[in-house]
Amino acid sequence: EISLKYGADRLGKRTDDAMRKFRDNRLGAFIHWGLYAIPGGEWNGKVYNGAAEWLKSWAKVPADEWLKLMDQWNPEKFNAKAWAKMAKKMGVKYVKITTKHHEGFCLWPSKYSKYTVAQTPYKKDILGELVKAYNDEGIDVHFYFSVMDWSHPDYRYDIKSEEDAVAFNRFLEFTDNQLKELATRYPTVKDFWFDGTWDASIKKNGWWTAHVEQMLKDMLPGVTINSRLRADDYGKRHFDSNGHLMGDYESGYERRLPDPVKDLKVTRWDWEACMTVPENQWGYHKDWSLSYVKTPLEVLERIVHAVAMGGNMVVNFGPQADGDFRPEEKELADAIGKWMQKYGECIYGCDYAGWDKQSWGYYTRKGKDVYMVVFNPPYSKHLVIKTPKGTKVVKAALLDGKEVAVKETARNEYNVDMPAKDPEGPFVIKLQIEENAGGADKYRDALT
Ligand SMILES: Cc1ccc([C@@H]2N[C@@H](C)[C@@H](O)[C@H]2O)cc1
Repeated sequence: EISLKYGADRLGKRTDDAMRKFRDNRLGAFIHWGLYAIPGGEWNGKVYNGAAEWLKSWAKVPADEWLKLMDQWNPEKFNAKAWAKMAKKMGVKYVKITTKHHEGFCLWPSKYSKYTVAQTPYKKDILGELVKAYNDEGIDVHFYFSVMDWSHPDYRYDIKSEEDAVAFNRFLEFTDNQLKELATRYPTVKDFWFDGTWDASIKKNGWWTAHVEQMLKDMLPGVTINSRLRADDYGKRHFDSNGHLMGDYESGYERRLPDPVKDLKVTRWDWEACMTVPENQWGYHKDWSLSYVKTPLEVLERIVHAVAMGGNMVVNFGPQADGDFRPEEKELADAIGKWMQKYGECIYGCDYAGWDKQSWGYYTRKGKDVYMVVFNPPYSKHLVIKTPKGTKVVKAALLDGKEVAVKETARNEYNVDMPAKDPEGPFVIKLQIEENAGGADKYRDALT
């Protein structure tokens, strides 16, 4: 290992209560809400099919022109309590809110910028209203924060001169001030999820990323920080030059998931994935017909897939400029919520089971309980299980207690019957197991 000043400051998963809560939450929602919701992907009569929150970039809009959108920011349908009720009904345990996206518009009245809600017709502290409303529903709040800030004259993509260095240091101080402001104004925040940290300017300032993590942890004991903030002494991001994860959880799975067979290494650390419902839209886009929109079942499978591999999943919502949600997102929240109501015990507080994945779906595990989450029922009507050496399946039952037959078919192999009544959708079977069950058995291996 090489010595690093700004590498990982801990090996292995955090085991404190705050991290346990982060992990046990498992299911979160993203809120991407900013000026970009006003044009919704269209500029000067042209609709761009790229991500709507990047419209300023696709349409090459100068910052001062883009920020004039602030004059139209007045979400008359915005109701923080209604948003919190929707999240509660969906069964999310936390919500990640874009405090400031790349555009530089702040959802809180920052005194370090003139591009904030305070300078809009709406005037009020949207972030403060949301933090209170979600917390009142028992939902944790996480802050998304983009370091890259297109509104700030001192931002630099790279440091190529002394002038760049002087300007960028001013920018880093501005950013420190905004982060301290957020931590001071909203002390119930549980996590900071940094984005916009890929440029050379930040990779050349790994020291600063380590300083930010420490600064926030000193101000808010227990707060969690994502790996995407961090760059080490050599500009290596997420994992330092010795291969150790920086921050408290890996945050590279954006719109993609680790392979359940080939990528089992991710079960060695905490990680959180985030996903869009269309192929690639985080902010509100007026035309969702431009790409494939995932069905609630496809969203659900990604949630279960993440938990089955020991990760969290954050499902994205892009509220409209008027502060209401589009029908597709309301329907999604409702559908996921209904399933979580019935089967959530296989998600919340659950983790990787350590069993070989089978084609019918995923395993999750909580202590001694192993859950089968079935997405693909087989024509054979039997769900094949292969247990680790020394592990026996004693009993299998639906969550309402109704048993399903389990038949041992070979050493560490079982057939679990599909329930007599078709569950009509993804369902859960809870297994009672016996581990380290020794003793000889009746099976002989073939001689080949
Ligand atoms: C190339 C690229 C840059 C930034 C992003 C941002 N990260 C997501 C979480 C959204 O905020 C998106 O705007 C996505 C892709």
